Amino acid sequence: MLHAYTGTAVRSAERPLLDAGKGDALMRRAAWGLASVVLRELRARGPVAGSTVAALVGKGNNGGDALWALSFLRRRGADAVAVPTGKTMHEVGLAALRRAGGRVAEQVPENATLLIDGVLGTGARGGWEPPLVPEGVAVVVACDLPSGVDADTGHVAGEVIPADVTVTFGALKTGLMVGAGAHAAGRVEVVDIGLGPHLGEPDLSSLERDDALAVFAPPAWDDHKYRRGVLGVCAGSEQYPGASVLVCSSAIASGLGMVQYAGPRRAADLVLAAHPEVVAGPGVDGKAQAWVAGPGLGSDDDARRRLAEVVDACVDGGLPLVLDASALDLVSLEDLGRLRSAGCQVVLTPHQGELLRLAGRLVPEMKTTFTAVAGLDPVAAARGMARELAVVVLLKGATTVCAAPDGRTLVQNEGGAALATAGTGDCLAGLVGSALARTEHGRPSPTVEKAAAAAWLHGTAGAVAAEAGPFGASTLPSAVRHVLSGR
Ligand SMILES: NC(=O)C1=CN([C@@H]2O[C@H](COP(=O)(O)OP(=O)(O)OC[C@H]3O[C@@H](n4cnc5c(N)ncnc54)[C@H](O)[C@@H]3O)[C@@H](O)[C@H]2O)[C@@H](O)CC1
Repeated sequence: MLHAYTGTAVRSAERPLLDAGKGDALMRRAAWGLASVVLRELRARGPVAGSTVAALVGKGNNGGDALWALSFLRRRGADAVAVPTGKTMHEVGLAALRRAGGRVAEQVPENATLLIDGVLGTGARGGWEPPLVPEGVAVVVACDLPSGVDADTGHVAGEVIPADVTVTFGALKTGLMVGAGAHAAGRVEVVDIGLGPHLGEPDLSSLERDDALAVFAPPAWDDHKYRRGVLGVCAGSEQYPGASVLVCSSAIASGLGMVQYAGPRRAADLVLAAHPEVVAGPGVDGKAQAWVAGPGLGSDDDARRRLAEVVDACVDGGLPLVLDASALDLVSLEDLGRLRSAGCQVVLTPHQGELLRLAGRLVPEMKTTFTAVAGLDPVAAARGMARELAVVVLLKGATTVCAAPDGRTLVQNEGGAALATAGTGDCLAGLVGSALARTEHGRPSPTVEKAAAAAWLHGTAGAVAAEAGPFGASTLPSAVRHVLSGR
């Protein structure tokens, strides 16, 4: 599991060390970490001696890191060129560069093969206008974070030079894990500068492969179908029958004991044609150990009645429930209260638009706050909604944010924009349901971690599917099987 801290938290952690007069030592350590990554990138492309490395240098400590790194690179034979973006540069860093024989230029030299972005770090306020990067630059390495990325949120206010690698200091930053910041950062490498004892609790985390696969573990040797998990699916309608197939297919592909489908004839027939192993019927009676409700349900009286039946079944049995799509527009505060009182694990899976509609209906006094933060800070939006409704919220988007009512948050970035196609959300709902329905054999995972594991599996399957070209949602279940077969 990866853990990230806000830029603000990292700056606070630095404070005692700076007060103790260790600022220069910290900077040199950070800069040496940066230079080491640059050396590796250069060596992968040819000899270091004779190569040209340029750095865009801002006036703060981020520029200071870049200047020190250039001085180390110069001593290994590279032509090291500082390009200031303001009127001043970090004095000690500049002196180090000059002592090493580096130089200062007004523009990035045309023959530079590698560019260090050392303009803005955790002290950035708002955006900037990057210069044109010469075409010969083969690699961009960001110092601490790509300039212009908000280290606390991942929001990019203006422009950014997309990095191939970001070398970040002290700890992984939240801004490198979320949205545009994560996209601009490229591969992220963390350089330890000794902040560990001062860091405290992480702001958020991200599941890695093994964490997610532990949730979707293969069956134990003596499992039977009821012990592996039975998922109830209340999805699809006469108008939108296909959603039922997508939810069931992805759940089956993730390896469950049984899928039970509750819905109208037409949708049930489609489900059975695709998966004769599904137990289908009009109502919710059965052995389901968790339910997914919502995809393709519609908004008519029948949809309301069907959702009410599922909520009742979950309340009666204390069963976990995933509410997705149409169910997000139908569920009431009273439903959520009953589910909470019955001890049900509840996961809501909105995208941004659904989250704002949910806020408008269920927490109208917070609508303005949610509208303000939804686009800029999806972590704050998901956390706010999880806290207000006391349920786990999985907010879909370029970064999937899973937040628990106590603020614990996981973010996943595995998928790409290829997943932005109709029906993939239905597949995700099936995977979240599967994660909740499964019997746990080892350490029990918190609900928010199960939701994040489903997001990991969904995103990774999306990446696998995209390798073969553009795809539709019905391709995802086979990619889910492929991902799980590789464990
Ligand atoms: N303080 C230390 O000892 C350490 C600092 N570190 C580095 O220091 C960075 C933080 O340094 P600073 O606090 O100096 O902050 P930055 O270097 O991120 O930027 C601050 C400077 O940029 C200006 N600025 C802010 N926003 C701007 C904008 N939108 N356009 C133009 N100029 C803008 C500010 O007025 C200030 O002069 C970290 O990101 C990291 O790279 C690391 O070396 C670790 C140790």
